[in-house]
Amino acid sequence: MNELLVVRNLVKRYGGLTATDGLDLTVRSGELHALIGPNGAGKTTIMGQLAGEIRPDSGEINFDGQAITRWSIPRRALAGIARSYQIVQLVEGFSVQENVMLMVQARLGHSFRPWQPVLRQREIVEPALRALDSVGLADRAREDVMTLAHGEHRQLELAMVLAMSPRLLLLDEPLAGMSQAESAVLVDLLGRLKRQYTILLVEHDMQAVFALADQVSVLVYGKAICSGAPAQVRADPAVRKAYLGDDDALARRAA
Ligand SMILES: Nc1ncnc2c1ncn2[C@@H]1O[C@H](COP(=O)(O)OP(=O)(O)OP(=O)(O)O)[C@@H](O)[C@H]1O
Repeated sequence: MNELLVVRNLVKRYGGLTATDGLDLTVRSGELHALIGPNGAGKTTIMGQLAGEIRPDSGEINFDGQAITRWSIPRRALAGIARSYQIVQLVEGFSVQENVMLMVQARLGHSFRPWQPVLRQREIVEPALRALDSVGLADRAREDVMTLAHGEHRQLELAMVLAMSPRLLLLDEPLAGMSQAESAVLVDLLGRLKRQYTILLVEHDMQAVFALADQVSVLVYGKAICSGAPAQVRADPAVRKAYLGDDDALARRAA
C-alpha cells in the first residue's frame, strides 16, 4: 500500500504547552488507522492541523506526495481530505437529503447551476442519495433532519463526509455519546466503509478501535509512542503503562 498521508516532525504549541510534539505519522492508502491516547494527548489538535484549521508551528504534512502544510481548508477539502467533528453540524428545518446536498453543493463550488431548482440537479441529488444509501439512511431522505435519533445523526454526518468524495476521512470520535446499540450500528458501518476509504479515526472506545483498525498509533503528550498493528500495540508495555498508568486497563478496555 502506498503512503497517502505522511506527517513529519509536526509541532504545535499553545503558550508553554506543546500539544503536538515532533509527531511522525504515516497513513497508507486503504487502511483504517486509529489514533488513540488519553484525554489531552493532542488527538483533536492533530486532526485540526490535518484539515487545515490549526496552523502548525513547524514540521511537514504531505498528502499524496504533495506538501500541504500551508494549504487552506478548502484547498485540502478539494484534494480529498474530509473531516467529521465531535459535534454534529446539521441545518435544522432541512431534510436529511438536503443536508447532504449542501455538502455536495459546497464541493462542486461554482460548477453547479444556481438558476435550476437544486432538487432537479442530478450532479447534486445523485451523490447525496448514494452517500445516504451507503450509511443506511436512504429511506429517511425526505424526513426533517431533526426527526433522526442521535445515532442516526452520526450516520448522516458520515454521509455528509462521504458525499465529498473523500480520499482521506478524518473521523473525530464518531462513537461519542452513543448507546451500545447505536455504536454497534456505526461500528458495523465503519467496518464496511473501511474497505473503500482511507480513514484516520480518533476514538476512545477501545473495543471499536481494536475491532476496526489495521494500524494503531498511540499518542501521549503530543508524541506517538507506538505505531503498529493492533496486536503489537496492545502488547507494548510502554503503551499499557502510558495509556492509563495501569498495565491491565488497556486490555480491559479492549476486551
Ligand atoms: N486552543 C487551545 N488553546 C490552548 N490550549 C489548547 C487549545 N486546544 C487544545 N489545547 C490543549 O492542548 C492539549 C491537547 O488537546 P486536544 O484537544 O488536542 O487533546 P485530545 O487528545 O483530543 O483530548 P480529548 O481526548 O479529551 O478530546 C490539551 O492540553 C488542551 O488543553
